[in-house]
Amino acid sequence: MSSSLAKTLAESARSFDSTGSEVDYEPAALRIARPSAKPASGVPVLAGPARLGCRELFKSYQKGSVGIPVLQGVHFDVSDGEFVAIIGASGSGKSTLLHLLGTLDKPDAGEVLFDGNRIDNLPATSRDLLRNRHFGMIFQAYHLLPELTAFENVLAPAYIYESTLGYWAKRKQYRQRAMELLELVGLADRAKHKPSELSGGEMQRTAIARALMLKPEVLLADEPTGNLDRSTGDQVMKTLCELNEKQNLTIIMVTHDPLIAGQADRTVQIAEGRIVG
Ligand SMILES: Nc1ncnc2c1ncn2[C@@H]1O[C@H](COP(=O)(O)OP(=O)(O)OP(=O)(O)O)[C@@H](O)[C@H]1O
Repeated sequence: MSSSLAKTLAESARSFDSTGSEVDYEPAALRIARPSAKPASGVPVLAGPARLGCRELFKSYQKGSVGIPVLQGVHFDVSDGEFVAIIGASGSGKSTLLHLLGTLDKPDAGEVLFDGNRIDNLPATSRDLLRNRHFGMIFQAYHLLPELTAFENVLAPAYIYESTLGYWAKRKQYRQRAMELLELVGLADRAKHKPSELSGGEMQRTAIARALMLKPEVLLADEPTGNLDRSTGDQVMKTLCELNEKQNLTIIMVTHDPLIAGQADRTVQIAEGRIVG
């Protein structure tokens, strides 16, 4: 078991005291060591140990008494530092697969593995902590909090992650990181804007910055350019490609757009519940 995952799981066991109250622990932002940068050659890392993957994944949804099979034995791996696009027709199960990989939902059968360790069957608290520590997520509809500014939205995972005391103890570092992330996505001058005062591309870039707040190792992106026009979508893709290339961020992105998918290292196509190419 990798040491960082072992640490997360050990902490999930002791992050609640015997009364069930949450106990403060050191923030992920200060603990997760970044993997080394991708080689300058820019050659995609297609081989090497799997970071995130799944084995014979099955998932159906129940509609009344009828089961709708969506995933029917999906099996694939994503390497450290790889940028993979999942493509397929509408309704083929792309988002379902992403949610299972991100432990937002559970498969009916099969396994999801992170650094070789099974994660789909962890208790809910451990899955929450795992996502908080290791995964960042972005969605087509951004899911920003409308009453908060861009800066506060980026900071929000730190509030959620920390106890009040813990947050205040590290407030300065968190605020500095939130500002650095807004600079990274080119939005330093929009820090005080609320989502209603941002364009679609700016909202998505804010959501990317928020997803990076606690230094995830894997970014799961569900149609990140789906609501954007081509040129704004290109800006968002540029940001994702730079994060992948310069910071070795592993990215798994769902898209129905072949042009967007073409910017990833590798494309995985899903049809009729299976990987077909
Ligand atoms: N909660 C649910 N209950 C019942 N059926 C669902 C549920 N979520 C998804 N489905 C069905 O599962 C199938 C796969 O959905 P999913 O969202 O994974 O597809 P997708 O490939 O991401 O589609 P799109 O590209 O249109 O977003 C669809 O037929 C959808 O109607």
